[in-house]
Amino acid sequence: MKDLLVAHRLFKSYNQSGNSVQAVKDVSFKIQKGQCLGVVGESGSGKSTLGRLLLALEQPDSGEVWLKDKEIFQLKERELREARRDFQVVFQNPTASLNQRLPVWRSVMEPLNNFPEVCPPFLSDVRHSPRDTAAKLLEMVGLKAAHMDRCPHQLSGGQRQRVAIARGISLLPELLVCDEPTSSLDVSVQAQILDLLKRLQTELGMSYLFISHDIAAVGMMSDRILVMKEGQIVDEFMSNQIMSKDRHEYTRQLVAVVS
Ligand SMILES: Nc1ncnc2c1ncn2[C@@H]1O[C@H](COP(=O)(O)OP(=O)(O)OP(=O)(O)O)[C@@H](O)[C@H]1O
Repeated sequence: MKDLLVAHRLFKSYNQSGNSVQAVKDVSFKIQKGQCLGVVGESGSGKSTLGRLLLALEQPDSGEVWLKDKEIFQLKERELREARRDFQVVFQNPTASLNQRLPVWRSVMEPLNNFPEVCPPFLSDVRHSPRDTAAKLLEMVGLKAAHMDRCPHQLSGGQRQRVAIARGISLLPELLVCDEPTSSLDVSVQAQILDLLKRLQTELGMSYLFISHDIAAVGMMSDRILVMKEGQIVDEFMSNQIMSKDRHEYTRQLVAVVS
């Protein structure tokens, strides 16, 4: 299979009150086209930092990220803006990531408004009309046209996350980074959102980087799994090998918590 993304020897540290904290230490991996790569680890293990590096929201201290044939940290601002079409994100907290004062259809349209020339095949019959486009995207994530004109506070947490997902898929990105997409939701809603993300990935052929502290969720979503601890990858395996006796002690601890 073809590599969509290659991360090579990423390092990232932060200064915390004069002390250097190494959030990501020598991390390398590949994501193949159409694959879901899961990243699991406890709080503070460096998962979100890794996600932000892949999205070029932060610069690494050293290392490279190749998306298709481009090294994203070498891109000029205009080239990076262009490349952003290929990588989108769904964050943990849809309340923070959606503009509270905008009706949701306007939030859903933001990425497409930034890329007026983009028209994914599933929007070809509606792209001429912003409202029809938003309605179609909302329908794809299980919301109704009646939700369009509501503001985020008039929706449930699960519905808000569906809006964030509609926005995330709107450009048909090659890679969707999902950073703890269900952690802010009620347990009863979490499975529905995971099912939705999995269905969209299969239907639209996107690759995912799926970040979670919940190894059960990562196991359900991912083809391949990286386990992070203190900024490093300590284990890496195909998801059907999650129970194998070859698993790292730390992976076993994560599994034991949920089983
Ligand atoms: N902007 C920042 N400034 C200073 N330190 C940071 C910053 N972002 C992350 N860190 C530190 O880097 C380390 C890794 O944090 P990160 O958020 O990547 O971990 P995580 O595994 O995603 O945890 P969580 O699931 O709690 O978000 C932590 O020690 C954290 O305190």
